[in-house]
Amino acid sequence: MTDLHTDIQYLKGVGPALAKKFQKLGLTKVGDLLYYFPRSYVDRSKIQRSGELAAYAGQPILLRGRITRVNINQPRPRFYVLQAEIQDGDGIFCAVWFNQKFLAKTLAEGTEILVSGKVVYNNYSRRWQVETDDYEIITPAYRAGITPFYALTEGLTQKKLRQTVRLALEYLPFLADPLPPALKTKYTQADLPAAVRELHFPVKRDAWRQAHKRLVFDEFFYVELGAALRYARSKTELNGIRFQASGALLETYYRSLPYQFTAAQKRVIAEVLDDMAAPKPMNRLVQGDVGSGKTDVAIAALLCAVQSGYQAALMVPTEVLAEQHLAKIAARLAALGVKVGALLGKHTSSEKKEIYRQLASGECQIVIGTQAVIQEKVVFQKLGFVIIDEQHRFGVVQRQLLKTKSAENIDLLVMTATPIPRSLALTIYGDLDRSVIDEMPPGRTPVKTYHVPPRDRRRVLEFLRQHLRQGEQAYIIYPLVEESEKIDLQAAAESYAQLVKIFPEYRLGLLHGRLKSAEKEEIMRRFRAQELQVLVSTTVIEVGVDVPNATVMIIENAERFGLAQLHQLRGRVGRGRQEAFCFLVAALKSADSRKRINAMVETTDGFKLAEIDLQIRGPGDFTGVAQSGFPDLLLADLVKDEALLQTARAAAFALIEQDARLSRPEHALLRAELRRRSRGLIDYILLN
Ligand SMILES: Nc1ncnc2c1ncn2[C@@H]1O[C@H](COP(=O)(O)OP(=O)(O)OP(=O)(O)O)[C@@H](O)[C@H]1O
Repeated sequence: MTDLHTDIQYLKGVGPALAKKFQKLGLTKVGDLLYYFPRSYVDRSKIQRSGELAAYAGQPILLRGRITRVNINQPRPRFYVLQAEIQDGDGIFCAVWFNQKFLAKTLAEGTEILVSGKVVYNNYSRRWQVETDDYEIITPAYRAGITPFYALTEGLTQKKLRQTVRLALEYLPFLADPLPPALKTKYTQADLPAAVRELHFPVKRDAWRQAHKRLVFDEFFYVELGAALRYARSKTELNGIRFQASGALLETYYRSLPYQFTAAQKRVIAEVLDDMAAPKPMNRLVQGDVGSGKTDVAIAALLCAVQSGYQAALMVPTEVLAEQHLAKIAARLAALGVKVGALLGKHTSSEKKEIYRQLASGECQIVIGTQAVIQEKVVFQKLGFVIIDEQHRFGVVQRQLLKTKSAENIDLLVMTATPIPRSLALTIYGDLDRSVIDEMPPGRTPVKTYHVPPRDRRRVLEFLRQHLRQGEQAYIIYPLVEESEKIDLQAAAESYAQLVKIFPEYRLGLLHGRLKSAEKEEIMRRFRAQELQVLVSTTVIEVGVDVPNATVMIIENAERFGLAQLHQLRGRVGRGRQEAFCFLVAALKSADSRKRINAMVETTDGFKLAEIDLQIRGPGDFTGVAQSGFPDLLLADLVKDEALLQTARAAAFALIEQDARLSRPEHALLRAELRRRSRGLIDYILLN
């Protein structure tokens, strides 16, 4: 075979042994190599001089010179250091290679060489030296230019990778551009094979920019094409359940509420119920900042399903959340005569069996639980509606699994309190309709947030005392980091003991993940009932706790938390009409932690914080999502490339509007490329 499916091992200089190393990087075919883009570049036309070494301390440097001497040391067993003395215009410097004894043959005296690496100080020789990460012997064929650097695995060098990529590039004529010509002229100026070549071995800055843009467009385009296909299918091809959007149950519920819905709640409930009443399956995402009142939207939708004669499930990612939802929702539904069951890890197998029985018979109308809800054993009598909460931890795969639980095409509502920046939402939830609860219940004043250096902690505790005196309650949070859980737990317990001494006139509770469920529930119950005034806790209360009388939150070691988590935590206060306060006790050692804490002090807007978070951290969690079946985004940057994402999305949706299943012959290549990139996950639509 002489095409892109050619096995890498047949490329010159590779062979089966090296092919295994490539495999470790996920590269088996020539085509894979073409798309294995460099993670950085070095401009080799910019060569430094050895006289500047000290100025580059700790940084990368590129030097060129002639080797004058080579020797090998073995400071400890099985560890070799190869040192080369190299002369350039400024004098002689030393370059070192670790554990590459075999290079001695190549690095002969008199050879002219280019070395790149990091400048470090050698305590023995008391000189600055270069720890090399790459080198190139200057031969007559040598051309200065921009050199790519790839992510490597053990046993593969930059040199070998570059060489092999160069060989793969000879196959570029086989790389047909799947983009239909009309789209190509409309959205990109770069030709695909040329763009791929330019990205590996850039020649001109402008050309590289165009090439990069083209390939980022492609990454987004295929993600959105998959989303558009799923979306189109649910809209046009599937028959859904027609739920009754009004009825006695809903009416009773609305009347029982002690408050009026906000305009946003009204609008979102209407959007959800409209979808449910429509003859197509609902696929909707409801986003709402912490405390915006999502529970009422969930309950209205659940009741709509029940009053239409269907069962419904509420799925959450963790046990703690499941219990909190249960506490929040079960009582309100029970009051309306609806039977709610729970599937939790703490339940005994006989308790679980009983729930299974009630779900199979239809006795139990709503079930709340973790992923256990979609286990094979669970059989529903008539499942019609599912809510997935905090869905970003569920993948497309789980969503598909869910759909096998019913003979009918069930309606799906995804809810999240994690404000997802728009660009990320478009990518992860590209196939969902979107509703946003963009208004808080009335009377809330934004939580006043302060950064507190650890030495000022005492003053905060005095402030807390004043508020406790007024009958208000408080949370004190200690972060628990998994790796050091034991130490953290101890620290929390010790601080708790101290706090008990500081506040002898009040009752405090200590809540942490090691407690049994029943113990946790009891502590939460007492806090809710105001039997406890202060809840000292590790992060288990992160999501969902709702005690409006709690007005003060103190977060210890706040620099350890991510922004999303801090925002979630802060959302536990300021849920009532009283003014609320959040103190972030933190020593700001790194620039990132400073940015995070400043952002928290400056705004309470979850969406703004999410954008900032994305800028600071990059879409870190996104990799988790990628594993659950989305095509990878290797080059694209969700922050910088947002505009391009919008363009790609529009292009993809427009295309699917004309050819709902990519079945036209002129889209055959596109279809094949989409299947390749989504690793079979779209096949259920494309092949049926
Ligand atoms: N329209 C409203 N008017 C007044 N209070 C409301 C309104 N809607 C909800 N609430 C109250 O606001 C608080 C927060 O609501 P809810 O728990 O539904 O928020 P949420 O969006 O689920 O928040 P979280 O994501 O933090 O769990 C609750 O105490 C709830 O009773």
